[in-house]
Amino acid sequence: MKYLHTMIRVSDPQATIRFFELIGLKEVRRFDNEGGRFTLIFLAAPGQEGVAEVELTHNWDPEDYGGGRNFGHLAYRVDNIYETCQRLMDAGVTINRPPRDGHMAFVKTPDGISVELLQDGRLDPAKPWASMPNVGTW
Ligand SMILES: C[C@@H](O)C(=O)SC[C@H](NC(=O)CC[C@H](N)C(=O)O)C(=O)NCC(=O)O
Ligand code: NI
Repeated sequence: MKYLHTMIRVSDPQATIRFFELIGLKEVRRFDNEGGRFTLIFLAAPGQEGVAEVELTHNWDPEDYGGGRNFGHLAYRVDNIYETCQRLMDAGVTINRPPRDGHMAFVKTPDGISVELLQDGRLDPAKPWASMPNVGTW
């Protein structure tokens, strides 16, 4: 048995792809289904293609994707959580839980799906991150 992917329904596929690209994922493949009026887009971190993917389902006819409290989050390990959060902030993404502890942060996709970012080990939040002048303002 092998884990393949997690599927999330998205209202704006391009915005969602851009969000995941900011974290480091890339589009792997996509399928249009004319009869079903939907598109499936598979994304993965480099080297994780076919191993741990996220499947974006875009239904061409608008739907309300509210609720879904039973779904928690997707989690990714990143090389530098401060640099990742700064890149997301610079692109206008809200950091819902800033990485004050140098270890964990939470952001949301354009449809509000929660994404956890984890830093391998812990970065010292007191260390001056040259690439993140406003790290201390969170
Ligand atoms: C390709 C494989 O990984 C799939 O997940 S296809 C599953 C299939 N998806 C759809 O029909 C997409 C459109 C549909 N309107 C939807 O929003 O799901 C499917 O069976 N989906 C049902 C489900 O509960 O996932
Ligand atoms: Ni699927």
